[in-house]
Parts: sequence; C-alpha cells; structure tokens
Amino acid sequence: MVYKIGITGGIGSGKTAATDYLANSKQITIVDADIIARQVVEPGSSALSVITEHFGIQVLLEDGSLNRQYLRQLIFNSSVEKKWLESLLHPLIRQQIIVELELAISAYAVLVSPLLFETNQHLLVDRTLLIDVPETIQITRACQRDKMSKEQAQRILATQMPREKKRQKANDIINNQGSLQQLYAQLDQLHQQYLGFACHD
Ligand SMILES: Nc1ncnc2c1ncn2[C@@H]1O[C@H](COP(=O)(O)OP(=O)(O)OP(=O)(O)O)[C@@H](O)[C@H]1O
Repeated sequence: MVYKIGITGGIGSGKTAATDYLANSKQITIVDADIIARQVVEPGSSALSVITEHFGIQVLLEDGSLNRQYLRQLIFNSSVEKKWLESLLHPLIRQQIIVELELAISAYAVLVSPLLFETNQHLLVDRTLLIDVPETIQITRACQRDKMSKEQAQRILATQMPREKKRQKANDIINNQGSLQQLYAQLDQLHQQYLGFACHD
C-alpha cells in the first residue's frame, strides 16, 4: 500500500498552491476531499436523491444540480439539519477517499482536505502536514482569490478548527506567510523526507 500524507489548513492557507506544486513538480497523486464532496452529490447520485427527498425539490437548481448556496443556508440555520447532512455525506466521502488513495501509484499519495482533523480523515493517512498562516493573511488571500467579503471569509474561518489546535495535531507544519518560492522550498525538503518514509514503510 502506498504511503499517505494528509494535507490540511484553513481557508486561503495555501493547500491548493501546495498540492498543485507536488502534483506538477513531483508527480505526486493528489486526492482532493473537496472534489470528492462535490462528486458524491452530482445529478443522478443516490445522495442527491436522498437530499432532495429530505429538503424538497427547492434544494435543486433548474438544471437538476444541487443548489449549494441554498443548502448552506439551511444547515447554517439548523445544527440538526447540519448533522443529518454530515451523517449522510461523510461516510460516502470517506469511502471514495479510501478507494482513490488505494489506486494511487506515485511514490507517496496526498489527501488534501480542509476538514482533515474535524472529520477524522487523518486516520486514513500515515502522516499529516498543516499549511499554516496567521488568520489575517488567510482572510486577505481568500478575499483576493474569491472576491468574497472580509466578513464572509471570517464566517467560514469561524466554522473551522482553531489554528492552534491544528498546529498541535499535525506531524509537520509549513509556514506559508512568505512567498510562493518559500512555500515550494519547504515542500522540496518535506518531499525528500516523505520519499524516505515511503521507501522504509
Ligand atoms: N505563499 C504565498 N504567497 C502569495 N500568495 C499565495 C501564497 N500561498 C497561496 N497564495 C495564494 O493565496 C490564495 C489562497 O491559496 P490556496 O487557494 O492555495 O488556499 P487553499 O488552502 O486551497 O484555500 P481554500 O481552502 O479556501 O480553498 C490563492 O490565490 C493562492 O495563489
């Protein structure tokens, strides 16, 4: 079985920048929990049928796909509905993550997930890496990237595990306050370490 690294970090921390680099420069297989989370509710999926039955047809857009914004609002206003949705989706996402990690053929594989610790997905990997930046930088970068307001970014940040708790849980930490070149240099070092772990596993 391939050696597995779990990469996490809050909104705008640099997870995508890091995994794009590992995929493109080091040919590492990336399994993206966000992509899988979207795939499990695609039109025609059993999960989307169950969600539509539960919340009503208004949870769909005209083209039959999930109206994420509406659903986000529904669960934002009800912890019961949030729990219901999570208990439906998390096992499906987890199962697909396991399948994709098993199919990986690179030197080691990476699972990237904003909720790696929150959803216990860290138990699916051998080692964890936190991409860490102060919250002020997270908010600035997320706003620049998505043109979202500072308040929106702060609201998302408030739903995520506090930075300090993630720092305690992670095996490795990259400080991504500096330039992209500095991020890549830290990844180069860790990549060498991970190759070592992978071949001794
Ligand atoms: N070291 C850096 N210097 C400058 N810009 C950076 C750096 N790291 C990331 N960025 C930029 O910050 C923004 C957020 O980074 P990225 O999309 O990689 O974060 P993310 O952790 O994947 O975020 P999310 O969970 O919100 O999707 C992007 O526009 C990215 O290009």
